[in-house]
Amino acid sequence: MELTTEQFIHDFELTLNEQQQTILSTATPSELFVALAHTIRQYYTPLWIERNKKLQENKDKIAYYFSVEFLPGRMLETNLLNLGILDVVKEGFAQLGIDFTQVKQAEHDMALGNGGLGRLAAAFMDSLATTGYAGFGNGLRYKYGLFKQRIVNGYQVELPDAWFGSIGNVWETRKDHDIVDVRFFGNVYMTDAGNGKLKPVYSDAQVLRAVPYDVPQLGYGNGVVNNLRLWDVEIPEEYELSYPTIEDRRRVEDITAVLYPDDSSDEGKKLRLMQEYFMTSAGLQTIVKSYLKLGLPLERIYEKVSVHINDTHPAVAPAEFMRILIDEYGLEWDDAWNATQKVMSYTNHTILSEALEKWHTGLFAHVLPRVYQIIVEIDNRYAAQMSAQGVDYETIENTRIVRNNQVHMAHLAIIGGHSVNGVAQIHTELLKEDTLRDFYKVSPEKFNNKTNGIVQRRWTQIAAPGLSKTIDKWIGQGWRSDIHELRKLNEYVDNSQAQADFWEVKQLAKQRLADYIEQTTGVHVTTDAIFDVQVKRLHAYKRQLLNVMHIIKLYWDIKDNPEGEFTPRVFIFGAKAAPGYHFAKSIIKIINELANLINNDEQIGDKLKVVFLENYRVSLAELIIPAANVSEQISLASKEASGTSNMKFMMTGAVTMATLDGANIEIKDEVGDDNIVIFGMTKDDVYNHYATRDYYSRGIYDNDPVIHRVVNTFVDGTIPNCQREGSEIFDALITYNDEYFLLQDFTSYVEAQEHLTQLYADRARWMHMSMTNIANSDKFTSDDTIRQYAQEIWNLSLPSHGKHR
Ligand SMILES: CCc1ccc([C@H](C)CC(=O)N[C@@H]2O[C@H](CO)[C@@H](O)[C@H](O)[C@H]2O)cc1
Repeated sequence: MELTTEQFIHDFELTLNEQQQTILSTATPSELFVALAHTIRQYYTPLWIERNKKLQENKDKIAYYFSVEFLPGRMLETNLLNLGILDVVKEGFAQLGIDFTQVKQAEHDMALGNGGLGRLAAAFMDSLATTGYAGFGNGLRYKYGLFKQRIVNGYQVELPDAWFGSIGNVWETRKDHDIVDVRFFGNVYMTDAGNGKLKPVYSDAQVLRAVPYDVPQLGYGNGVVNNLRLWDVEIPEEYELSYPTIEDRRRVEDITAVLYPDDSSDEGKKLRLMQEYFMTSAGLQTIVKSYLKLGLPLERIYEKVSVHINDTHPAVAPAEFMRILIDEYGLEWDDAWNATQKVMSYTNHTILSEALEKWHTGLFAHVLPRVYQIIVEIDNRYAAQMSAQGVDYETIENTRIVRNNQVHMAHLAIIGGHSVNGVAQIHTELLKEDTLRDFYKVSPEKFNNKTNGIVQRRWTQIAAPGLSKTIDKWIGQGWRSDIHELRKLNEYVDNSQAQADFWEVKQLAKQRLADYIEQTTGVHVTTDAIFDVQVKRLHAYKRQLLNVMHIIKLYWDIKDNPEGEFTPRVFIFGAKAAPGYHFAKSIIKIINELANLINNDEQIGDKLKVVFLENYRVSLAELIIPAANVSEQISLASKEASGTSNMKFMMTGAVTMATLDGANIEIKDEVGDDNIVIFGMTKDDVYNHYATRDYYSRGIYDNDPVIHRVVNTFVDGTIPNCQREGSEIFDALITYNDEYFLLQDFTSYVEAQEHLTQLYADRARWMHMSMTNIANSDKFTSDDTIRQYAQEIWNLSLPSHGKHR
């Protein structure tokens, strides 16, 4: 949008005065933030209204992305950048003597997600608007997002994330006109509906009010505004007699109170099922309502609506959609089922069996009696259809939805939809070969791959403005709107001046991080050191412990030979552990106690530093990632579905230390073997060990003195104040046979790290690698990923109105 600095200053001061009754000289950073947010709301609201009007008029098809998690982090700078006024606002603030950075930091992260899945959903919202597609999000308006992590005496402590705080969500708008009711519990029996049909009658159901709050999703430089709808719960006045006490009311408000902080194991909690059904039912009801305004037959709703199921969490969708079409609108089963399968599609984000939700039939039928009836009907008809097609009994049994008193949500999502995708090539192959092989056998046509992506605008222009200007200097600004122009940088990867520029801008980013580290942890780190970073959720399969074992090896190397040649390294960790994940929390304790040991050891000095940065989140990732030299992507091959931080590190010039897992493989394909450091077992090596059950970690421990010493360091008192955690880790590695093959991959990892140290010592070689990673990272833009979803899964065409990228 066209906006002059003068006009902006006028609008901003007016908003500050009128809406906040505050004047510049006394306003706090958060008052300035709210005023700025309200000022730009005035700029995009007309675009938003225009957008919805046009989509309705032109009957454009809309895709709805259902996710229990959305992790946008801060939205201010993205909204300013996408409106094309970031520089104007920065200039305006400079003229007003306002510190823009202070104001941006007044915004609380919108942390309504755990990790990769939630962040990907937020990225897709940005890319849908930027590519111009009509793609809307549907989720939950949690009062408390992912817990705030504090490290107390080395231990993770979880604190509520009161993100609404004093200013609430400045970006949201309550939409009363789309309120709907959602029913839980009670009993359902079928009665004669008169027209030879049966209809369900509910008795003593609990009826709750679903209230939508819409958050705008602005496209980059195209005036497109899509919608992220977050549902909140209220008690309908007409039912308040059923909730006489505050306790009763609070129990209801619990439904949207807090995000479940687990990112890999299904707790199976009733409230979680209610959360999943609440957002799914409310979303589908309003989708059908707005579709019917188009005056088209419900049987053909799939021509105008796609609903995407983000992992198993909203997988009740196909059954709920059937309930709405049949019970609420009287469609025939077959017409409803035909529409359902054409509307629904599903993405799997993990092969970990404990993460694939399976609800006990008793609990499910208790909470959702009618939906359960429909699931049983879907399941029976599926089994009948499969056996009619001659599918063998065992395959049918393995793919049924209801088995062993459990409702397998992934099975419902696959049977109830037309598409199943993995999030990286190796992951999709594993779904076909192993995790979902019986489904691949009966409906191979449903399976496809959609390799994840990232919003390059956030991780370059916003998180790394210095790097972005350096790229401008060498290849112009075209890459800012067409990321594929980044490839032009390949021409300069051996240009000494270019290398000097990119080295310098990385050093500046490292200094910015070093200042934050000193300020928050008191640890002083030198930017002469290699910044080696591992930031992601704490999980055994991501093998933060392998990183720790390497650090212990380096510790002994220095202690054995304090005068020896050593390239200084700073190991930086950021990771939250699910509160109930005890082993993960023990690893956090070990990392912090190892850090204390090393960081206070005179003899080691600056050679080695270990830092655990608390409360890792999106806004902290924006500070850490551009400052990294090494990106640790060391999961056991086959376990990390894709990873997305790997792509962010690549795009900001880090060199990846990687196993052949997830999207690491596709990063290698883009940069070539010489510009990445690969180690460890392949997926096939891992599966061979599973098949032969021949892995014996104690054997390696007994026969390899280096590994023996490193493993013993966990229990021999070298690392103080963590005896219990140390023996837990020793047991996991030796007694319980090292589930994630750390000892098997250790030597290969150490050799790879030594190789990396040599590469770093050769500045020209290193900068060739660093710049090659930046230049070829365009492959991983989520704009392209979302185009593939739109064209190959949702069959979306670009709306006839509005500009498109
Ligand atoms: C039921 C508890 C629960 C909650 C979240 C999840 C998510 C699927 C976990 C997750 O975030 N998976 C990550 O998804 C990313 C986006 O596709 C991938 O890049 C990561 O590899 C994958 O671990 C599983 C189980």
